[in-house]
Amino acid sequence: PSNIVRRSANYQPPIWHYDYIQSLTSVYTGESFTKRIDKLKGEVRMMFHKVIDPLERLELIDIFQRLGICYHFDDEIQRTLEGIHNANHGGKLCNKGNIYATALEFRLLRQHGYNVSQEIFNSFKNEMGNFKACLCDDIEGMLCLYEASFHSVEGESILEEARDFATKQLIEYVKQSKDQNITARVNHALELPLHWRMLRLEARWFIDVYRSREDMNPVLLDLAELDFNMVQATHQEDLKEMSRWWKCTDLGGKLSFARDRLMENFFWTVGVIFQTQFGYCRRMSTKINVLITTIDDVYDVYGTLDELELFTDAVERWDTNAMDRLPYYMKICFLALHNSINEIAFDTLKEQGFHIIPYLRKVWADICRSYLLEAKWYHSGYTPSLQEYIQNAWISISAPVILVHAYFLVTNPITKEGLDCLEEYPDIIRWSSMILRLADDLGTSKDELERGDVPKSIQCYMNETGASEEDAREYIRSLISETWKKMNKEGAASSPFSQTFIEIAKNLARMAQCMYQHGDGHGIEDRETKNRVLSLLIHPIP
Ligand SMILES: CC1(C)[C@@H]2CC[C@@]1(C)[C@@H](OP(=O)([O-])OP(=O)([O-])[O-])C2
Ligand SMILES: [Mg+2]
Ligand SMILES: [Mg+2]
Ligand SMILES: [Mg+2]
Ligand SMILES: [Mg+2]
Ligand SMILES: [Mg+2]
Repeated sequence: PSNIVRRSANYQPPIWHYDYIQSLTSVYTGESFTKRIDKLKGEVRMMFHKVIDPLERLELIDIFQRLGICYHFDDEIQRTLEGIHNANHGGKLCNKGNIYATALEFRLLRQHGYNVSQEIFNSFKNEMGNFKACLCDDIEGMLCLYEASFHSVEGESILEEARDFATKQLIEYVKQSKDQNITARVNHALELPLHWRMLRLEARWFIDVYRSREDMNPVLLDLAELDFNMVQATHQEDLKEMSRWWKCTDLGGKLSFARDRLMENFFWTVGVIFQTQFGYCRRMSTKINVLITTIDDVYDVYGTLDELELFTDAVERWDTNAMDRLPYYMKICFLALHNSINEIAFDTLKEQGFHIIPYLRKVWADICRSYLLEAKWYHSGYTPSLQEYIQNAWISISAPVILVHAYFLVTNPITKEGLDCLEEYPDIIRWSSMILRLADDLGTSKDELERGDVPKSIQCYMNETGASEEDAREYIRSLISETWKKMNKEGAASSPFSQTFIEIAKNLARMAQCMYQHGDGHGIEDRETKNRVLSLLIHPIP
């Protein structure tokens, strides 16, 4: 019927054109570079073993991590931290009285799953229970204390105080702006703590910082630069392959009301899992992301309620016979979804003998039902309470879809135990999803509401409490911080999921905070996200 009024989001066409993407090449491929990087890894490994002092070792581990090359030295790092942890068990602290060393040790041990007590910071407090004022003269120590405090779990008040104390000192330091290198590092930390940062972006940034340090080790710098460029070369091949697939579907053309963001949807996968051996996961996750982006716009922008009911029913039935009643644009969308997901299920059935379609169709039915509820709220002008909104929106933000697929894309062997844990969404997925949702609302809700969309967390909170928009945004940011404490508790130790999968869930949250750091980094392509894509995927380090 022609009297249907359809909204438009007025999305701009993609700035990354197909021919440009296909033209990308990198010299950093082939046997010669593999030989070169193996030699450099050997030299760095020997250098690491020559370092005896525990603090120096910790500092080197921290540098490996920030340079993005720690994954080459997992064994050395694990053994070193195990040794330090056991030494501490004897009760003696190897860094008594030194806030920098204590905070560094605390952060690295917590990060690697050791449950170090926050009490070790008590020795830095005065008789009134406050952190000693003299500590603020040690700016490296303040930076370290700040970064360490983001590894807290719920109820750790000493770490809360540490974060507030260190933040205050860091802000004070910037005001006096003494040393511009340190000021740059302090501002970087205040912008986003290390624990919340997207790994590849942090590596790219820190390689430049490390290069200008007077204690820079040229072998280590060479390894970091070469590794970055070789990883980039692999990512470019993944990107080009998915760009060919996306063009072949012509979904960008057929569903022109939806976001056409192949590059950004690939970029998300680089934030989620960058190591070269997980190319299949990046490629399939790109398909998942573009399908989510498109279907999200079917529900948010284009579909009428009647049509959305039909589409939701078709996904729930997961049956091509349900396509007959769908309008053409939904037929195309449904069949692209059905084909892509069944193909992933075929790969798993062939490789591992597990029939996973029941798991995959469930998460797609869940998200479409959550989309439909939001559409009904929008069309009826209903504003839910924040609680009611979030109950549905941690599903509609798509993290459960992304993460359940990622589980199958990186887990070999898949275990019965792991599958059982996927029956109900595990907490690690819930916390990652909460952060993605809250960060997304902070970044996208302004434009969404202008074009017409369901009220988002900020608006629900304002409606419920009468708070101003700024106070509501502050509250949503505090929820992100609180959710990270829950996520920090989800160590790999007590979990049926691999460390790889736990990191994927954390990286999705990190990617969300990165993407929405300066507004809608997904929808608006030509600002920070463009520069980030250029530095991570296009330009090698010279
Ligand atoms: C990858 C994503 C996080 C997922 C699909 C595109 C996104 C950037 C976001 O899109 P958005 O329209 O903001 O989601 P929602 O607010 O409509 O749920 C939801
Ligand atoms: Mg389009
Ligand atoms: Mg949307
Ligand atoms: Mg939506
Ligand atoms: Mg949004
Ligand atoms: Mg160089």
